[in-house]
Amino acid sequence: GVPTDDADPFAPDVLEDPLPLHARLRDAGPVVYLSRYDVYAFARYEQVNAALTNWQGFESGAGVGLSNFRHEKPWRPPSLLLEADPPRHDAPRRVLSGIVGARALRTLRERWAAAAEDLVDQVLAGGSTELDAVPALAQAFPLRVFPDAVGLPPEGRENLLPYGDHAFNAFGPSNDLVAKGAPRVAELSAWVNARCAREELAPDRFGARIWGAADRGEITYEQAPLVVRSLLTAGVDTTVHGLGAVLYAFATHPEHWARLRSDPRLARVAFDEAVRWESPVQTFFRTATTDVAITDGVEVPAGRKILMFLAAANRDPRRWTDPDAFDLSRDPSGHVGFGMGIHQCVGQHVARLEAEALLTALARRVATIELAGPTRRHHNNTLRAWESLPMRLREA
Ligand code: HEM
Ligand SMILES: CC(C)Cc1ccc(C(=O)O)cc1
Repeated sequence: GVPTDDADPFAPDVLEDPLPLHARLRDAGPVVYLSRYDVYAFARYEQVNAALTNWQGFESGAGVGLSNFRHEKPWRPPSLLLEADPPRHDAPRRVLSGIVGARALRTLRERWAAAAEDLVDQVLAGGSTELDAVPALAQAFPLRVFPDAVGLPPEGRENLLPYGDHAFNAFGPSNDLVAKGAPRVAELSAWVNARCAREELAPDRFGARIWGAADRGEITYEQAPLVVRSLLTAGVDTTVHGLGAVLYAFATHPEHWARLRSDPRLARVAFDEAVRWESPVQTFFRTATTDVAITDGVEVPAGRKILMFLAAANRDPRRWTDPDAFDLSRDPSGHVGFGMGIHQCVGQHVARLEAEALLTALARRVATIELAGPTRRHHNNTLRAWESLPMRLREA
């Protein structure tokens, strides 16, 4: 039989420190029935990886949050990538991966490296410095480069973070975090939706290129604005919290900062190790399309939601040696922090390039980074995030 647990993974104390629940769920078995939400939890690497790569058995079309789109109206029109299965998923995915994939980003490398050096110059202006790395670095850098890369106009960009924060809360249950965002949803959604129109987007940037794909008939003109919306929803908060995670990792592992300074090429693997270790995207759901057998005699009944704990899988001792260690010499490949399979993060190369640019610029100029005060978490139903990271940067 399937063990049961009445935990609330979205409760404030769990969002503050999810690690004990992750360990409990991993130890309880390959599948655990969460009675509070009537969902089946997967916390071990093997089952999370298997579910992510089994899109036929576990679909995205009923939503990747707790809400089942077959029974409830989504809070916004479903994403053509995230909340779609093949064949509807195929063309939007192909178009977007051609625009934000690794090859497409080569022209941005130099520009983002320069933008990172500018930001670090600004931050270090007064010699060694104390700052809150969340607004000053983790938020500032993505907001400096990504909206321009999409081709957004300069006004209103401050709407992006709260819109994304609400979207990520909305994957969870309608708790206080969702209620907190509700008053601004209409205004934020209106701003984001308006920015997806062709005339809003600067030529030859990510957004305009999506519309160019519609000109070529690769997607329809009706689909184009929704594909732009995917970038605006998924492209900012995720990288902000990914950068927060890697900066926190280095600030608490001075020996690794020294290693990065001696070999800045480690920046990319450091970011993936931080995404594994912290898992900025902690959880999301799928819906069983049929009775899906998990292990001998255990199955998820058709129509039910599964909740995948990516963060628990990324620290599963069955898959990782010394999983709780942030270790620059580890090979983090295979982590599920960007998902796996046909929905694996299409923007992962954008995220890696942002992290590489910022970490390389910092490694060149900053001898040591250390925490300089109490850290504070930002709670979100899906994201693992820092509210504040007081830091001291000593100039090289
Ligand atoms: C550290 C940064 C990021 C993390 C941790 C992250 C995480 C993820 C994960 C776990 C998925 C899989 C969702 C699923 O299987 O249902 C995903 C999908 C996606 N991500 Fe990211 N992401 C990041 C950055 C980005 C960026 C910068 C963009 C846009 C440029 C982006 C756009 C997307 C899109 C459009 C999808 C849906 C792909 C599909 O369904 O085919 N992400 N991301
Ligand atoms: C980790 C994922 C849930 C992040 C994400 C959010 C939104 C979209 C979209 O297509 O709107 C895509 C990916």
